[in-house]
Amino acid sequence: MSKRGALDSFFKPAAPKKAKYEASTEKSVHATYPYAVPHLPASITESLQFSPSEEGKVMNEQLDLDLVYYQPYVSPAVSGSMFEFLRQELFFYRVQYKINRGGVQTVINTPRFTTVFGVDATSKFGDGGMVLDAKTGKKAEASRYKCKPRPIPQCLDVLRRMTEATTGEAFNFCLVNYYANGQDSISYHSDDERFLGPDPAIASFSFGAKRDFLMKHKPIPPSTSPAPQLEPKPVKLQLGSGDMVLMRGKTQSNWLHSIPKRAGPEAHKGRINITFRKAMVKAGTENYYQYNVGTGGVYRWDSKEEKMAAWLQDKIADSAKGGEKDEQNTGKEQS
Ligand SMILES: O=C(O)CCC(=O)C(=O)O
Ligand SMILES: [Fe+2]
Repeated sequence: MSKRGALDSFFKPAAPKKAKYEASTEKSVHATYPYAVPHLPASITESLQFSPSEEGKVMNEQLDLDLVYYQPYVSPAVSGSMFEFLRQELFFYRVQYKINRGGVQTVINTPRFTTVFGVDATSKFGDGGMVLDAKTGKKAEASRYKCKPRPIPQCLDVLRRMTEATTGEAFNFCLVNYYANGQDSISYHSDDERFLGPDPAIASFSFGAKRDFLMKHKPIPPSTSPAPQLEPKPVKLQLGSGDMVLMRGKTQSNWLHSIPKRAGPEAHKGRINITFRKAMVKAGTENYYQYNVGTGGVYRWDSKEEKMAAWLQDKIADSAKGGEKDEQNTGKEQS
């Protein structure tokens, strides 16, 4: 190579290193999926068997905090391919909903892409993906849900089963967030909904860009006696690709968590978050589909444009039918 060539290639930004994966020909299909989702590539499934890659570190020193932090759970050898695979193959939504603040209606734009799979403990999926009553095993009555529950596709179910084995917890829901860049976020909230039951365990995975995960104790009323010995201090975890945080015990009822907007070197990169949870009752199913699927269009990763793009198949199908109006979302503000 000439001197010039060497310099050119030195200054030319290197093509982004793409973790490659060998697409599987088998797919998860269901009437509620906009398109079939390939099974997890065999190479990824094999490497995942060595997880957790590090032992979890228990963080329970602070008042009401009970975390297990796996840094990482999925090794760097496979977390990159896992990220590329999930971003490419899953369908996402950009959910809008209305809230009523002091009599004033406001439209909330969820500041990230979301999708969700699963059904609460009162139901289960039969072999053909039909919703069955969990107790009787008979087909659930059509009126049971306003939403249409979606079975967890094989590619996420592999991770769910591993997480159950590691944690000793059971999970029936999988929520996925895609933060396209540092402008996407989730504001301070706790996942303390009644439909999760008391002291829920939630396993939270990160793939892709590193992002700060901030935690702070909920305000402690001044009247609390005796006053806590140690004022709980905010926690900041810099979640990297493959990391997993298990939140359990009194964490959700007493702490808030967030992924704030961020500038900086990783700000142009995407991040996928996957949480596994267990919803006990129907209200959980309705809530999760309302706020993570909603009624808007489907988005899918466009690998040429390197961004999420409206997936048009459904629009074409709709216009063939003469077009359908979107129903408007209503509901409580999601954290
Ligand atoms: O992206 C994350 O790490 C957190 C997501 C989260 O808190 C949630 O979906 O409830
Ligand atoms: Fe959360």
